[in-house]
Amino acid sequence: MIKLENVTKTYKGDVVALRKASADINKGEFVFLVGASGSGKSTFIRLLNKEEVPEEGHIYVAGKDIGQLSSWKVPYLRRNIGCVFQDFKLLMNKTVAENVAFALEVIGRPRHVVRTQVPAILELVGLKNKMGRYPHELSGGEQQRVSIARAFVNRPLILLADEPTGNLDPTTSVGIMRLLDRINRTGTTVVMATHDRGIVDTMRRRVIELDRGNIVRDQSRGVYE
Ligand SMILES: Nc1ncnc2c1ncn2[C@@H]1O[C@H](COP(=O)(O)OP(=O)(O)OP(=O)(O)O)[C@@H](O)[C@H]1O
Repeated sequence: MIKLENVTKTYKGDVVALRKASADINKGEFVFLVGASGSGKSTFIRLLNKEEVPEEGHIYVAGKDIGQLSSWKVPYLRRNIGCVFQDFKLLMNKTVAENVAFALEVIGRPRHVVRTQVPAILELVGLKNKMGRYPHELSGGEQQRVSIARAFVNRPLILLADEPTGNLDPTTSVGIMRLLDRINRTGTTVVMATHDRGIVDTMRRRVIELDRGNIVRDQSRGVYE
């Protein structure tokens, strides 16, 4: 589903964020990216949806070399990839339902699809009773559920999550991880960057560890360190 071949990404100022990284992630896998701050986890994630472009190497997503994609095709790549962030990135002037609906509207889904899919996904994330609320009326955990609903409403092949529990307390984080686990069990490939040792050690999924841009460990049913 995702393949990196000798991928190197250098930022301005000669910061090597990723160095000759190779990894092969199969459909339906759940992969944790771990490593110290600045080790390259977010860069790894941003390369997968072509927010960043590597200087060297190849990245394949769903069988396609994304380096070969012309810019007008990038939105089509991104339809296959849902993204969840630490800071939720919800639209504050839209309700819960409108935030989720917007993700379908921008890709041109017909109104009847939006009308059925939005309540269905909000039911899945346990927020059907808060469809009309605005983000500021929700807890952090609830806001993250909305952002997961938005990322998943289009049933992408891949879900990328960059520290999705970074702003949440441990109990709320467990709920979010249950949800991501459930989404993964539908066959969605999940790649999640995290600093949360407890989550990684509890879930025992594949762990890719980065250290100053190098993949230093790739372990199935791994632990944080
Ligand atoms: N847009 C950018 N321009 C310049 N340097 C950058 C940029 N983004 C990241 N870097 C640098 O690249 C390196 C890797 O950063 P990255 O954000 O991928 O690490 P990370 O493991 O996700 O860190 P954190 O856990 O703190 O989020 C760091 O040295 C960082 O300072």
